[in-house]
Parts: sequence; C-alpha cells; structure tokens
Amino acid sequence: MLSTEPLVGNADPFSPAEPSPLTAEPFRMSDGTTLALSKKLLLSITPNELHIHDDKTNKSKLRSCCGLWAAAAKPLIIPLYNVLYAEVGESTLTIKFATKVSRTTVKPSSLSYPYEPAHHTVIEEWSTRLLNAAYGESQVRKRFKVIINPFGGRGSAATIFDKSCRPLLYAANCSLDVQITEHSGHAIEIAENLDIDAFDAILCCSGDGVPHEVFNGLAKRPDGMRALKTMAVCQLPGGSGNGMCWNLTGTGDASAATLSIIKSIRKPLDLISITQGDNRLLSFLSQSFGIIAELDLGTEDLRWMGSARFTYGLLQRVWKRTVYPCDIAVKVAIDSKDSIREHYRQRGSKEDAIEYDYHKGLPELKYGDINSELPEDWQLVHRPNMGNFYAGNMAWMSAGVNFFPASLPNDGMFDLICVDATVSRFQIMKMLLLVETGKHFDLPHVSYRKVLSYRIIPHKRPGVEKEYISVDGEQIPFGPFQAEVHHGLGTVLAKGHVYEAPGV
Ligand SMILES: Nc1ncnc2c1ncn2[C@@H]1O[C@H](COP(=O)(O)OP(=O)(O)OP(=O)(O)O)[C@@H](O)[C@H]1O
Repeated sequence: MLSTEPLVGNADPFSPAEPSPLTAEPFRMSDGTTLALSKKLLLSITPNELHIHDDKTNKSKLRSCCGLWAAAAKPLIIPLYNVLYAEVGESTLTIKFATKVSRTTVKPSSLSYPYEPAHHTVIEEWSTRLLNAAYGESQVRKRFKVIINPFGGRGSAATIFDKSCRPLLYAANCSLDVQITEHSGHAIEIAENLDIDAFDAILCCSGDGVPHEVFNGLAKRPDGMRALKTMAVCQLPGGSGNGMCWNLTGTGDASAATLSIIKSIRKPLDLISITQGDNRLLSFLSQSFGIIAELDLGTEDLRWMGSARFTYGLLQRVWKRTVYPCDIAVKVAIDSKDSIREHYRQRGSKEDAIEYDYHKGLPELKYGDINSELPEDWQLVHRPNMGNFYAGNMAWMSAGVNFFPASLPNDGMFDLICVDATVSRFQIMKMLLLVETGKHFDLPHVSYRKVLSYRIIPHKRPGVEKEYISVDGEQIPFGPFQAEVHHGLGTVLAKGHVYEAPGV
C-alpha cells in the first residue's frame, strides 16, 4: 500500500496519522489537468492555480459551538505564479512553490508525494503540464550569471542574496554561477569576457551601478549587439538605488523580486548611447545635470544621514533656487503631453524591436557624436536658468520616485524633463510631492518631452568647485555630451510589456 503523506512542507498538524489508502490508479482527466494520486488526493491545474485536494492534509478544523472539533476538507490553493518546480523522482513527486510569509515577502516551500514507479510516465506528463502552465512564455530552469556588489547599499547584498534569493532560485532549479565583484569596473570585465552561450541572464545583486557596467561590458565586445540581444540583464535589490528592479519586477523586496525574475520574460529594452570627448558608453536608466545629479553624486559628505541626505540636500537647493546654466539642442519625438499620453496608451500593448546587424559591436549613431556638427534641423538654445535637466529611460528612478511615468521599455524614445530654477519654491515642492504617483507629469511648469537625441553643453558656475553629471547614477566628467536612443538594443527579464509603475 502506498502512502500519500506529504514528506515535507505545510502538512496540517491536526490531520489523522494513518496514511490514506491508494484506491485509484493515477489518472489525468480528459483535458490532462487533474492527477489523482489516490482516491483522496487530487492535484488539479486550473487556469491560474494549482488545487491540491488532499483529504488528509488539507482538513481545516472548525471549532463548533459546544467546543468540539469538526473537520472540513478544503483544497490547498497555490497560485501558478508561485509554482517554482515539479520534480519527478523515481517514486516521489515534489512540488516546490513560493509561500507568502508577509505582505511583501515569500519563501520556498515544498510538498512531496510518493507514487508507484509504474506510473512514472503519467506523473511526468502531468508535471510538464504543470510547469508549462506555471511558466507560460517564461523559460524554466534559467541559467544565471550572478554578480554581487559586496559594497552595494549598506554592504549587505551578499547576505540578502544568500538569505532571500538563493533558496528560491534553487527551488526553481535555476543554475547559478555566483561572482562577487572585487573592484569598481569589475562587472564590465565580467560581462565583456562572459561565455554568453552558457547563460540566459546576468543577475546583478546590487544597485543600478552594476547593471550599468554590465550593459557597457556587453557593448565593448566585438559582437556587442549579439551579446546585448542574447544576454538578458536583471537586478535584485542589493544597492541604495534599485531602479531597474522596481521597474521590471514592481517590488523592492528581494524575495518577491526573485520570484518575479524566475517567472519573467525576455523583453527588448531601448538603450541610449552617450558620447563625450572620444568616449561612447551606454545608459539604461537616466542622465542628469543639475539638482538630481548633485543630489546623487554631490551629497557624499551627508552619507551619515542615510536616505535623509537626499531630502536635506534637495530642500537646501530648492530653497536657494540653485541654477545650472547650459545650452541644449533636442531632437524631439513627441512634445505635447496629450500626444505623449496617447502614445503611452497605444504603445503600452505593442511589442516590437528593430533588427540590428548582430555581428557588429554597436549600432551607428544617426545624429553623429558630440564632436560632429550639430544636425541641420537642431537648434542650440541657451538655458541660463536650468534647475533640473533629467532624461529617463525607465519610470522609477528609485523606490517611490516615479519621475518618468510615460516612459516605455521599447518604444525607441526616451523621456526628457526640464524644469527652470525660476519656478516658485511652492511649485517645486508640489512637483516633488506628486512624483511618487507620476502626477507631476501634468504640472504646467514641468516640461516633459519624448526625445530621440539631445546635446547638452553644461557651463561651469563661477566659484563652484565641483559640478556633476550623472549617467545611471554614475559620475561622468563634467563637460558637453550627446545622447541618442537605440530602439530595443538591450534585453531584460521583465514581468510585463510596460514598466511596473503607474503610467499616464
Ligand atoms: N568590489 C567593489 N569595490 C569597489 N567598488 C565596487 C565594487 N563592486 C562594484 N563597485 C562599484 O560600486 C558602484 C555602485 O554600485 P551599485 O550601484 O551596485 O551600489 P549602490 O549601493 O547603489 O551604490 P551608490 O549608493 O554608491 O550609488 C559602482 O560604480 C561599481 O563600480
């Protein structure tokens, strides 16, 4: 006689001790969704859930009014999104899944059921069906090259990975090749020299600095375009700014982000070339000059304040109405907010990417580089009162900061916000208060455009010792640079077609 007792997992401690007798042959119903391991144990795949009807383990006890216990059998329901793997051993079927432990956190769990070896084929077929339903278009058993920045955030990225991420990745039977960075720029070297056929994705447990390096490492290869198409990049929240993770997984919790990445789908991502001097680099998240760049890079002396340093630094600058003079020329794609909103709503559901010549390093620049003549139809405009020049390719810049609500991953455009420092302090504070919801988009003093390219020539302010330009949160030299978008050049693992942020 076979026992159908779960070997591991969340068995009900009140269930009777004697094993359920096997009274039926394992079978699948005509549509192949239900597996009966015994008369009392049915596993059913529904469109969104796995239902486990187990007389013995799913009995929920209800206290009757006279104080006696009554039993009612309820199926155990596991959302298919949470199903990580179904392992078919010689005589045991193990279902691994993520269980919720708090509002935001999950951990791996499993249930194992013994079966007669003669039924191996049926069990295997049903398990394949379960995995297909649980993963959909997403790849099962992804192969990850994991890069951990040991100094990311508060220096806890390795611990976060080991405690919250690794157990879920193992439960999903993903293969992991983990490497800890040893110096700044190490992730560029790792990506540049990676055997790209050996992995499906590079998983950065870090802030946004490491994915920035990874894109640039892939771009440095002679087959850069193929590498950027083949290798998906993704991020677990191991830094202080985890913009990529928020945009693509919709959470800043490491375990929930891991589950999201396990179930995510490969998607093209627009990337932006930045040319400065004779250098060319790629940006995936943002470029800033002015207040945001200074807050990102120029408040290191206030690090002891924790995240309050941004608020403090911001209030200081808004109060002083600091200006950041510059000249800008912009190749605009869409400049009215109504048309941007329309574009966002229409494109949000579309999927496309242009084909590149994948034997080459990087695509040619359509508008030339920073050393080229300015294209004829561009106009350089002097902006002596620039307060915030901020270009974004994703919605969230960090937790709660939905600066670019209209941005789309793969529309061949990026978004540009310009705000003058002459705007009243009240209006600036209003904008900052609305940033989390993205509602600042509609404020009349916020210039919001979709662009294809721009050139900026920042001017040094007399008496100011340090000036900053930030690309993906990393500092580049202070000086003129040009930016140009490449439609769908990069690849990421993402939950959906649009960013996980309130749009417009
Ligand atoms: N082992 C290392 N030693 C020193 N620097 C490193 C190391 N690994 C990565 N870095 C650098 O750390 C920088 C920031 O990385 P990341 O974005 O992952 O973390 P972060 O905590 O969000 O950073 P920050 O708050 O400084 O922006 C990157 O420029 C990267 O080059």
